[in-house]
Amino acid sequence: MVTRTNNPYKTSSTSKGVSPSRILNNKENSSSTTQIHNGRKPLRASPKKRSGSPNQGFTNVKQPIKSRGSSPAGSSDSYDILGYKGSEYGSVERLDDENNIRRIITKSDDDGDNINVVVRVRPLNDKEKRGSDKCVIQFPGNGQLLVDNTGGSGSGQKPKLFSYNVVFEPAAIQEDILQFSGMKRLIEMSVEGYRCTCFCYGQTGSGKTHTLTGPPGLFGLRPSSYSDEHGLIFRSFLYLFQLIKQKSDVHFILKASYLEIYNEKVIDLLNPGSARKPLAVRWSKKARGFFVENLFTVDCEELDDLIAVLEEGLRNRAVGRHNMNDYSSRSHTILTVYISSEQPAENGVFLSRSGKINFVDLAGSEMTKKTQSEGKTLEEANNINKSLMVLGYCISSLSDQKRKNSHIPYRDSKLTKLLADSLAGNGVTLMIACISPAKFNINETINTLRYAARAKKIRTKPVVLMDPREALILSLKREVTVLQNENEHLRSALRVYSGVPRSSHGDSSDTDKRKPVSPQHVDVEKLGELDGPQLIELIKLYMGENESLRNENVDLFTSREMLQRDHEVVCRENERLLKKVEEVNKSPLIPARSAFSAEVLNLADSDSTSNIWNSSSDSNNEQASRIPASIEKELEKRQIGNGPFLRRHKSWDDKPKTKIVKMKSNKSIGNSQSHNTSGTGNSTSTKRRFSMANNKNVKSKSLDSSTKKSDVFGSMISLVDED
Ligand SMILES: Nc1ncnc2c1ncn2[C@@H]1O[C@H](COP(=O)(O)OP(=O)(O)OP(=O)(O)O)[C@@H](O)[C@H]1O
Repeated sequence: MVTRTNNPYKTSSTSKGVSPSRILNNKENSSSTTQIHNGRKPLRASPKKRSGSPNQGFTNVKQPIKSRGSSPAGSSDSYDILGYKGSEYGSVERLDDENNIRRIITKSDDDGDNINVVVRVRPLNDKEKRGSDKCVIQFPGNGQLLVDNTGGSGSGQKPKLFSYNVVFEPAAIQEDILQFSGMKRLIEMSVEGYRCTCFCYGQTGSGKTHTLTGPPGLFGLRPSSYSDEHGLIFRSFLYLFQLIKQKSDVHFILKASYLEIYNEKVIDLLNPGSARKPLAVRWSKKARGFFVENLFTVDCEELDDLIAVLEEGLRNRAVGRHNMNDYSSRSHTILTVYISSEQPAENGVFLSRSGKINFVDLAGSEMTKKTQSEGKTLEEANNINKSLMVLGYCISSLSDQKRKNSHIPYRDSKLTKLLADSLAGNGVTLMIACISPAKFNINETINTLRYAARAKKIRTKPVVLMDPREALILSLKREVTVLQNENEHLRSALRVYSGVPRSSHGDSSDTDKRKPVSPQHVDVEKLGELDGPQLIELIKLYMGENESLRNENVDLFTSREMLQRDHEVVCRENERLLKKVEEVNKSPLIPARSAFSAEVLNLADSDSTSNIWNSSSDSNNEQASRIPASIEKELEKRQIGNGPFLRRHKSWDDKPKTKIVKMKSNKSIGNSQSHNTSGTGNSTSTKRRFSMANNKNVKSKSLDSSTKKSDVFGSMISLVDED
């Protein structure tokens, strides 16, 4: 039994609708970029504050929004209190009032650039409950779903396990979908210039429209009040304006369009006309994508304008009634928000971006036996199923690595033509697969989950839409600045190396002469007014400047390298000389204190001196044991332990390398390390070792007080001679 239903949204008469004055005829709108400062006042997130407005988060919001009740616009924080746990991109649990953790969302790892697929399971509806239908879905966690299709024990079948980015369990509320589906990121990306799409997919009555816009009649009954039931589109609009408000330095221009594909005909929902004349879908060579010719786009300066677009579209879309849904969408709808922005960048250049976000509410697949469709509704169902089949085929081709580069049949339906970019192009896509938990719908549920699993494998290549000329100018300017700075740095480094002050540097004028001349400054405001050849000329000038800066850069680097090399050679030579000086200073033959050596040489007995310093083989212990007072004095002066009274300790003989030396007094004495018992008696080495003992004050042990100086000295000499 099939009956047609009035569109519940049509009951609204209070909506302000779409102001004709703000409707623009868009011939080839889609992805073309916006000109810089095209004369029209851009939408700017200007701080138009209204005192006492509950919409503190949205200064651009008109007064009527105030009547929407407790809008989240003014209290985004309120969503954090009760009790979302984790990040906005994927918390897995929510706390209830008693702080018990109720799991309503589970999440698995992100798949990078793949289509983000989330699943929402609606609760059993009244009819299903009345019919004692069973829930066949289980939620093991980690973004997984278990579908019990065993039909009871003994069937031999195993429950099917599916895995997605996020799974929303029946208890999930509308705000959860915004917070945890990745929708917020999608909106942020659209503001950054990406083309984003969120589409809901699933069998009839599975909750697609509920997820995107809310339950039937929401706008019709309470046109201007905020409700917990508001769907993802409404919430996304709020979030979008929140973002725009935060980016106060960026000029935004928002536009919106709303269309439906009804029986393979594209109808403009913002201007359907009484005849509902269909619009043509054409291929744009420029944008390299399909577009709807003559689709109306509406300027949306304020949040209310976007909401008005939503309400207008909902009023005009085709809704019907069948056995499974009293308010069944009989068409696919696409609401698009075009977000153009102009952001001041470096060097006075404006960066313009053109992002967009599509909200696609697909009509649900139907098993006509179950929906008992007939007549017009049957025709609708056939068209819906056909286009969904093409969509499914495109999805499975794209998800198959072997087939994805082969022909994808986008052209087989209007829906796939218009979604082509979202599915495989440079866009970012979120798919919300909606399913029923009821056993009655198990086959459709498994089908939906299979499609969703395939869609998850599709990879897209998101790119930001920027005016290529502006991007080129900007990157050239950036490079010029970097090169200029680098060259300036190199010039001053060269001046430092050559030791010539900046002002008096002979080459500076030469270097400055080589400095390339920058192109004449172009007023950024007028950049948009320049025609193609002028822009090309400007780009050429920048490229020329860039090139000469590069050349200069290379020259400067070469000079710097040469100077650095010279510098290194000088440093090495310097080091070598210093080392030499050090060695010379250390040598006992040329003592650091020449006075000492002269004194010693003058005062000491020449033989003994020669014995001590020069002779090892001719050494005479007796002679050596007589220490001249003058030498003793001098040795004392040099803190060589009341003179160089080294003697070989008993331990020395036992452990020749244990360099323990006793001194007569407690004064420090030369390091016994200098005594090498295994030495060959080479006089030079002996001198060197003694010199070290002389010059170093290192660890030592006090000499036996009973040891006589002469003995010590004699021993020392004998030690040295033995070496
Ligand atoms: N998560 C949910 N919580 C409560 N009610 C829901 C939920 N999802 C769907 N419903 C209700 O189930 C009914 C059918 O939902 P809806 O119209 O959104 O399905 P649909 O998938 O859009 O169907 P169709 O493809 O026929 O348009 C509606 O009354 C809706 O309010």
